[in-house]
Amino acid sequence: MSEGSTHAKPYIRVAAGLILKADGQLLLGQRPVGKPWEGWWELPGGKIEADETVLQALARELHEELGIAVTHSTRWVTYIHEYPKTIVELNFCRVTAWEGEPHGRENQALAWVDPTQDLTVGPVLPATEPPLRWLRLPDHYLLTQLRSPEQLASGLAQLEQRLASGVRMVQFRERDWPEGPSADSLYEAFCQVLALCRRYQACCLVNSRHPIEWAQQADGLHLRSTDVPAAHTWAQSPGLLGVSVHNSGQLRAAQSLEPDFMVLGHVLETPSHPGKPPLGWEAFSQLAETAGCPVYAIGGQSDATFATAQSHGAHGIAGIRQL
Ligand SMILES: Nc1nc2c([nH]c(=O)n2[C@H]2C[C@H](O)[C@@H](COP(=O)(O)OP(=O)(O)OP(=O)(O)O)O2)c(=O)[nH]1
Repeated sequence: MSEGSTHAKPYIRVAAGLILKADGQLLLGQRPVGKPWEGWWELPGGKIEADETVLQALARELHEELGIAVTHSTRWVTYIHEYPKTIVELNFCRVTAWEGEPHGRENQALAWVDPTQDLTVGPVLPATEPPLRWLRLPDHYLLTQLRSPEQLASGLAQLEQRLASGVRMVQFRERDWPEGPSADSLYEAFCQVLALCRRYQACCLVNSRHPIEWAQQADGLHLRSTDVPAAHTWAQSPGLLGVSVHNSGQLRAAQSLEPDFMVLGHVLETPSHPGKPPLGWEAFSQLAETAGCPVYAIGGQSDATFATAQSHGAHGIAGIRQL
C-alpha cells in the first residue's frame, strides 16, 4: 500500500425499526443537530453493541430515542450500504406492537408518514430509501394455476376470489399448459389474468418460462433460478423484478441482478415438490438474512404459517393453493 492510501472503512452494525401502525403509517425521525447527516430523516434505531442481538439493540434504541417499550418486532431485511466514510449494515426490523406513545427524547422531530405515497418529509438517508420502497410490496404473492383451456374458467373464478379477498400481487406461471408456455391460447388466458389484476389494482408479474414481451405488458418479470445467468444478457425490462432461489449459490447469483425481492423455498412439504426435502424455517431464516432484499417464503404456506414466516425474516408468503 502506498503512503496516504485509505484504510478500510469502519463497518457499523445498526438496528433500525419500521414502526408501523395498523393503518400502515410509518414513523420517521429527523437526525438531530450535531450528528452526521443532521436534518436528514431516518428510521429510528442505532448501533448494535457487541453483546446484543439485533432485536435487543432495537428495543434498547427505541426506548432511548422514543420512550417506547417494543412488544412485537421481527427481523426483516439486512441491507449493506457503503457511505463515503463507512460501511453500514442495516438490520431493518418491523415493529408492530409497543407500549407508550413515541416522542423524541433526543430533540429529534418525528413524523408519521404513508409509505405508499410520496413522502411528506424529506430527504431520507440514502440507505433508508430501499426499505421505504420495499414496504410497498404486498405480503401475499399468488402464483396462478389455470392448468388447461378446459379448466380456465374455474381457474379465473378462483383467482378472482383471491383478488377479492385482498391478494395484491400475482405471478402468471403456467407449468402444465398442454400447448406450451408460449401458446396463443395461453396468451389469451394471460390477457384475462392481467385484466382481472388491473380490475383489483393488483400487480401481475410474468414468469420467465413465458415470452418476455408478456412481462413487458404486465408489471414485471419473475425469473426462475435457472434463467438468472441468461438474464444478465437481456435488455432490462421495466417494472418489478422477482427471482426464485432455493439455496445460497442461487441466492448469490440472484443478488447480482439487484431484484426487488426473492422467493425462497420450498420451506415446508408441498405437493408441487413431492419427495424433495424441504428447507425448514431455520435454513430459511439464515439464507433470507443474506439476501439484501425482501424474501417471500414458498412451500406449504398459508395464513396458518404467515406469522411464523415473518418471525423468520420473511417479508410475506407465496404459493398456489392456500393463499
Ligand atoms: N438509525 C438509522 N440509521 C441509519 C438509517 N439509514 C442509514 O443509513 N443509517 C446509518 C446512519 C449512521 O451511519 C448509522 C446509525 O448510526 P447512529 O449514529 O444513528 O447510531 P447511534 O444512534 O448509535 O448514535 P451514536 O451512538 O453514535 O450517537 O446508520 C436509518 O434509517 N436509521
